[in-house]
Amino acid sequence: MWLYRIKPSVTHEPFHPRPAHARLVGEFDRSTTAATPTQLRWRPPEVPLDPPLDFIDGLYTVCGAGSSFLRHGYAIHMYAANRSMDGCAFCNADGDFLIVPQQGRLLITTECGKMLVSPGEIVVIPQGFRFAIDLPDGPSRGYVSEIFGTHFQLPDLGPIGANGLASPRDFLSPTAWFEQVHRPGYTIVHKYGGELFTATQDFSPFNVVAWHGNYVPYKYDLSRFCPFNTVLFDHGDPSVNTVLTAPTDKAGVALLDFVIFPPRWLVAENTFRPPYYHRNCMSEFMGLIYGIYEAKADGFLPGGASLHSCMTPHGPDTKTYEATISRADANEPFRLSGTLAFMFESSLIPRVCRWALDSPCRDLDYYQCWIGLKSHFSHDNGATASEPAASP
Ligand SMILES: O=C(O)Cc1cc(O)ccc1O
Ligand SMILES: [Fe+2]
Repeated sequence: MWLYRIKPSVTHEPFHPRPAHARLVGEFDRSTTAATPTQLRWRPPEVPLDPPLDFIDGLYTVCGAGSSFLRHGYAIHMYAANRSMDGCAFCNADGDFLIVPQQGRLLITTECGKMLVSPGEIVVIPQGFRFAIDLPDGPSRGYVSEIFGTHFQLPDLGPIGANGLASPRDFLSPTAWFEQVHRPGYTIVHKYGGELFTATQDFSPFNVVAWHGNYVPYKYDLSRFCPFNTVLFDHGDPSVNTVLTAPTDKAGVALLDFVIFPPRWLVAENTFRPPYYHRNCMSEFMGLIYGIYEAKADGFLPGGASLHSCMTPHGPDTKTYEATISRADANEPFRLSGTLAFMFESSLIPRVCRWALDSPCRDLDYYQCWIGLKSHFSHDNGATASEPAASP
């Protein structure tokens, strides 16, 4: 990657620890996080109008695994911010950010140029780029996954062949943009080992006149995704909807998959169409960008989140289950519209930040959404499992 700059980035004052940003984690140990197999769900965070919070101050870690120091692991963050970054740029030395805005557009100035990213689009900012985020719509919130030690790539398409899912041509990188201004006191906020440091300089870091190479920020419009799914019977694994994957050294085992559940036709016959009930070796963090997720009639709201960790059972809530099995038109094609959910799915088991477990947004009654699920099993003689047949 070559950057043609007006002035090298090296010209700055020493780094100093930034007054503690208590809610960012780069190393998932017992000091700030806990392990829990419990099903977790959070209501969407309110975006406060006061105090002023820019993207950096509004960013907080929810869960993650591993360590940015050891270059293996991931962190899942959320942000709720109400003002543009001013006189400062952010730089993440720990890993790559994949940002999923849910409310409010992000106008991101990077060293490679500017990108306007709307809810329904995602943006990836690779490790080490300096960037500043303006909020043209005011109060804004969304989700961020951060990966340590590797990068996102398109999944192998396997038998799908050449076309489908996310297409390389739909990933957009910015055109070089620069400002040549004297900016005394301009601050670089540097995330390093999960901690923040600041250094001042007297010029804008956005001074790249031209660049070439392929290590660049990029954005992607999720409506460009071409979903594949069952066209006759059964329910495919959600990994069929992988937009981007961050691999581990073990083939087929992801450090982090970014998977979406976009609008699409449901056409499977003689099939329970919502997600099956399951346990799973992966851990699943889910968010909702808009609409209603197909497996949750209530309680999982746009801007909210859920976490089902490795081997913790989960699936549709009771209301969704009952509505599904009593549908008269269960075999008719149905267009699932007006919804966009996503999942950050990892083979590493997350530890959860204590402030996320204690958050007022935590839905402590989440487990109740499955209470009341009834057995519909019946023996050949027609007796139900809850009413055992009389002995012969
Ligand atoms: O748990 C979830 O809701 C995500 C999910 C969706 C699906 O269609 C199949 C499996 C799965 O984990
Ligand atoms: Fe799941």
